[in-house]
Amino acid sequence: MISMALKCIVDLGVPDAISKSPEQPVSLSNLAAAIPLHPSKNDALRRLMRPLTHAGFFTTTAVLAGGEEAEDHYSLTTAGKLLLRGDSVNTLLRDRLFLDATTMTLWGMLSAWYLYSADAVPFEAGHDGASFWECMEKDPAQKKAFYETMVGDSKLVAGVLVSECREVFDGVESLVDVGGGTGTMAVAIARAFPKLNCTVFDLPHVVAGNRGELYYRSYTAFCHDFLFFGDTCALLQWILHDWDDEGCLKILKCCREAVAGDEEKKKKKGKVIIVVLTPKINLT
Ligand SMILES: C[S@@+](CC[C@H](N)C(=O)[O-])C[C@H]1O[C@@H](n2cnc3c(N)ncnc32)[C@H](O)[C@@H]1O
Repeated sequence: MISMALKCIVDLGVPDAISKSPEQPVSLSNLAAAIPLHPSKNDALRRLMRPLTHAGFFTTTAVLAGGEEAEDHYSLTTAGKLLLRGDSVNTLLRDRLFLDATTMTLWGMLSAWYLYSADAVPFEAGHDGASFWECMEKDPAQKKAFYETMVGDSKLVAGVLVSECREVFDGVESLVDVGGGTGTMAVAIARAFPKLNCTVFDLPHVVAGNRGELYYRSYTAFCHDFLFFGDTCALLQWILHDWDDEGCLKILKCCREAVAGDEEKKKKKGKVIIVVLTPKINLT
């Protein structure tokens, strides 16, 4: 419900309307007037804002105006600002990508997948056995949406990585961003550390056409010839969650060999940097 409510307020342009309003916090009536809303839906908007306020995207203040009934006034929280259109670190595209009709259909098939399907993931069950990456290649609109979403994510993470975690790159001379998409992260690293040689490694159809500040390389399988790049550091950002344990082991072994495969490289202290979201685990 929260996800669908989020999609709806993003579709309606609510976060942008709050952000642009000269009135802060903005009243429900002014917010309703600032977005394309059917005149009968003001109270429905208030009900839509309630769970999202509870989820931490907005704060609400009830303001009494001239003896009238209190009216809710809204402002954006830090999480809410991530929903702004055009913000370099917005999650807008991702929310739409993961909540579009095609993706939502897959959720309806989840129990059938558990009961009857031999496919590794529900996505493949819903796409005649084709992998997510194969489908991206064949569907230019989805591909554009997905890789633009990755750009938004990467901008957010890259900003933190190069400012808060600079020491991670100590001693690193060359880096390959494994599954680096269209190169946002690698460009940010190359700009922050001009002496560091950066390469992006991704699928041919992703790498094609990207010939900006960096080298781009592609192979259809993760391990092919990857060992011979000669880089001292492999970066894996938002990669491992896409593969099962066996696939992850293959990729990680490949990275380890790539950065420490011969005596010369060992002296240079090869590194594998993994950026991944992990659940907080309380060990007892
Ligand atoms: C979840 S995205 C992460 C992209 C990027 N690291 C980021 O954080 O924005 C996974 C990436 O792996 C790439 N990928 C998938 N299969 C691959 C393969 N066999 N070889 C190289 N890259 C692959 C995809 O094209 C995609 O760019």
